[in-house]
Amino acid sequence: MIQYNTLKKYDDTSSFDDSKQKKAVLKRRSIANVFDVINSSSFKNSRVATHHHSTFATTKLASMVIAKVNEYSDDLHKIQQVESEHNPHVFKRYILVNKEIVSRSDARRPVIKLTFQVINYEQLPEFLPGDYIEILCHIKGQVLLRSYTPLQSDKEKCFSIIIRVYEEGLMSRHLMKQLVGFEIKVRGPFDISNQISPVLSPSSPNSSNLSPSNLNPSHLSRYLSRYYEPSPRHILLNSLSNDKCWDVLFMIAGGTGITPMLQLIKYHLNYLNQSPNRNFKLFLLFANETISDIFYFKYLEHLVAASNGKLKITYILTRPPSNWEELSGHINEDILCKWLSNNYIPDGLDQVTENENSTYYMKRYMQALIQDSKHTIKLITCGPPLMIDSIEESLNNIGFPINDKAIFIR
Ligand SMILES: Cc1cc2nc3c(=O)[nH]c(=O)nc-3n(C[C@H](O)[C@H](O)[C@H](O)COP(=O)(O)OP(=O)(O)OC[C@H]3O[C@@H](n4cnc5c(N)ncnc54)[C@H](O)[C@@H]3O)c2cc1C
Repeated sequence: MIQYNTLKKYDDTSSFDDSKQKKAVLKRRSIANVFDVINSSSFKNSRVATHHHSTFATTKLASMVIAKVNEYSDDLHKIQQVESEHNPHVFKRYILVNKEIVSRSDARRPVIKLTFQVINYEQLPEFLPGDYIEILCHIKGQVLLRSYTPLQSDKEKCFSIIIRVYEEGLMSRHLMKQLVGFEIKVRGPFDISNQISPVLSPSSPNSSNLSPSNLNPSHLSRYLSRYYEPSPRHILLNSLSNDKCWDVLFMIAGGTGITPMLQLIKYHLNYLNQSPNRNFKLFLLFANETISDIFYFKYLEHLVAASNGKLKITYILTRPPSNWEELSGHINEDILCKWLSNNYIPDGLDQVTENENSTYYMKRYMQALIQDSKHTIKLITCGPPLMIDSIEESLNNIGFPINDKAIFIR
């Protein structure tokens, strides 16, 4: 623009009344033109156009500089880039770098693990337990958005998700079909606390009707908090401890409800690498229908082996094979009592006395659990809404302090 105006002024020979001056100007202009012709022909195949000015034009342009805009725009660009890098509502581009089937070959619904690498952005957000992301894809002419639980990968700038593929599932089937190199758009991380109300769970059957217009005021504020919450609250972590680890963590997962538990297990075990003397106990009750539905078994066993006795996994199947030796049936009060009391004895509780009625013992157990001030204790459940409803009811019936010590993710 500046160049154009300068040349226009330079062209305006009518303002020169002295013909000598006019001739000199015209001569300089023709020299500049010759340079332009040489440049444009010499650099016509160059990717970046290169343009030299005559000495006159260079001097003239230099005298017209009133400010340096380059540095300012660079800074502004950097600020905008940093802002959008840290803004969870901005979609970022990721590329699929690995795809693995983590379910058994006879599973009714395959489970895949997809690993994505950040494309444009220098920094991968730090994913903590309780974080979820939203993936956007264009499928059959529709824009689809689905939530997934990111797991920090050991590979640099990568994260993984574990997805169960449903026969009718739009997003899960779409992602299953993709090959390495496929690009997705992701936003987040968001905090799971926004998903904890049953009414707002997108995975519940009525979730498609969710919009600000059909929510009552308390639900509306929760819906909006997702977009205006200043920072994630990370309710799955222990805010009372500096390292955010729980002393005793009970986890109950159904199917892919295991993904937040994997986040929690990895978080605690990573901490153990830094502080080997940190004492905690993690108990996972992993519920599935059949043995072929248990996925990621090898990895889970690897975590148990690496935990140095700090992680214990119990499997429960609703339709077990005949030689099954672990728990069977639906998770009920009896199963919960045994699982809790076999794994952890609260501080100050004596062992069960001879002839003691099990209901009475569980009363004493729950009282001791509530009064156990030496340890921070939490029970976190995640899975299909009906399973979680039933677990909540059972825990309530056996006197488990659900308000203080339990979180239900449906
Ligand atoms: C916070 C959050 C985190 C999540 N994290 C994960 C995760 O890490 N991994 C994961 O696999 N999913 C996760 N989900 C669920 C995920 O968002 C999708 O709902 C799921 O992948 C199905 O999407 P879809 O488009 O394939 O199926 P849709 O097209 O939405 O559903 C089509 C059909 O698929 C079947 N279907 C869908 N969901 C279920 C279900 N839950 N149980 C039984 N049948 C079903 C039904 O037949 C349904 O009619 C998470 C959900 C939330 C809210």
